[in-house]
Amino acid sequence: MVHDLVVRRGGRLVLDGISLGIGRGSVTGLLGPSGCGKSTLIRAIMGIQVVESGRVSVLGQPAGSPSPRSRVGYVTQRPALYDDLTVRQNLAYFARLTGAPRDRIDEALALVDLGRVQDQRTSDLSGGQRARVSLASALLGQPEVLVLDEPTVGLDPVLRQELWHTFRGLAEAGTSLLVSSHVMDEAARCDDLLLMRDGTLLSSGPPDELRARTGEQDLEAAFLQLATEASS
Ligand SMILES: Nc1ncnc2c1ncn2[C@@H]1O[C@H](COP(=O)(O)OP(=O)(O)OP(=O)(O)O)[C@@H](O)[C@H]1O
Repeated sequence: MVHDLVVRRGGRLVLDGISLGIGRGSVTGLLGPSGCGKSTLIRAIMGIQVVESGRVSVLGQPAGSPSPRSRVGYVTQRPALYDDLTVRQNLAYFARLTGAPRDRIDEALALVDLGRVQDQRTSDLSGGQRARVSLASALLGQPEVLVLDEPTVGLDPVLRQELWHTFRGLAEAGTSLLVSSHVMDEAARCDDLLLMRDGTLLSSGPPDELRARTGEQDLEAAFLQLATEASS
């Protein structure tokens, strides 16, 4: 839950009074052009961003509190993996760091469908496989909330589709996902959409609600219409 959040970075207003909520067991897409403040909002939700004013809580606790932290998984834009270790060794390392039981490694590998490459060195993986190793490391702790900052950036359409399939499976199993993207064609895959522009939220709600509100079937056209209305 985010209430009236204001963030300034380098003296610039980057988030200008954002309020939103995220549904449980669903995929919420955070969409907007590059530089609109998506990563900053995600950092605030993870409790690692200095905020000027407003409130952010996750699972009923203030963002960044120790207790929800283990229940919240976070995948940043740059996967932090050890290239000289195998996939399994990377996950074993993160399991040790986070105190996750070792048998959880097999479950996480299965969830992201990487069992077959578990003994390959991470340096030899494709971009999509690397993204999924990073996702698997966030799944080790069986998080209730999973926050992913542009997980599909730089991936080809087939890999993107596979990753979205994984997200859907996780949501169906009860995880709440917040997924940021600047690619509007990913919007239709979400249960709820948060559309951002210049540090403000243009709209929030299911894709169909956005279509009905704007009279546009195409979500990119709907976004453009809202952006035009907001600046006029
Ligand atoms: N450390 C910083 N100091 C000052 N300004 C910053 C800093 N980091 C980001 N910004 C500015 O804050 C704004 C929002 O950045 P943010 O990274 O949140 O956007 P974004 O929507 O996630 O972009 P992208 O899709 O490119 O990752 C941008 O205008 C950026 O220039």
